Amino acid sequence: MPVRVKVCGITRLEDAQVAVREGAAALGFVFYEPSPRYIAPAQAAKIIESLPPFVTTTALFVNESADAVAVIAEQTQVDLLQFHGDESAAFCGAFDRPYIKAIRMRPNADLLAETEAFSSARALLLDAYKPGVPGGTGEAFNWDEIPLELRHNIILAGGLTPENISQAIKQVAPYAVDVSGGVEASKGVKDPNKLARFFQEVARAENR
Ligand SMILES: O=C(O)c1ccccc1N[C@@H]1O[C@H](COP(=O)(O)O)[C@@H](O)[C@H]1O
Repeated sequence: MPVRVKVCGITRLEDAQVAVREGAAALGFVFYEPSPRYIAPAQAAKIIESLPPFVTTTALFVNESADAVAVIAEQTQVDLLQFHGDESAAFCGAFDRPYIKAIRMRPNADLLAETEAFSSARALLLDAYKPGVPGGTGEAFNWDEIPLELRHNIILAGGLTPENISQAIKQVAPYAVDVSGGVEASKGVKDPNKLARFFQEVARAENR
């Protein structure tokens, strides 16, 4: 099965269009105000309604209130919710949309237990752990820490770049990868050349 690519941290229509043209299966919008990739829901809604079909749109939240999640999901009409904080499975599953749960790879993270706890999630997304930073760190973690039996079901994130994505896919063989900072020109602005190289490297890793 070909690895799916989600490009996260979209703040501009032109970046969404380039990502889709290069082959993104999904786009992510960050609704976490301290992030330099934050996008106002109204602006995200405009981008989302202009997308062609068959591109999954994802709304990223960090410890947001249930009311805000529900309002933003309705306003933007995203397909999928991404919870990137300390949300419980009960919280994540309380909305009228499917969700993915980000797990930050703390030392000794028990992914088998997390998989059981978040059995209602469509998938777990694995990101690097950096104390005090909820995500988007641009840092990779040690992929050997992912239990072999989970590798084909996870979304691999954290510090992926055109330089390391080929190795990541060969080593982990994940269901999907999620890239943000590694394809940026500056925070919140994607670089078309880096995006193109990233997708070329994905294809190369899969011998396409
Ligand atoms: O992008 C952010 O600013 C962000 C803020 C808070 C939580 C998550 C965030 N981004 C997500 O983190 C991972 C890894 O990002 P990177 O490729 O290392 O930059 C990815 O899912 C981003 O969407």
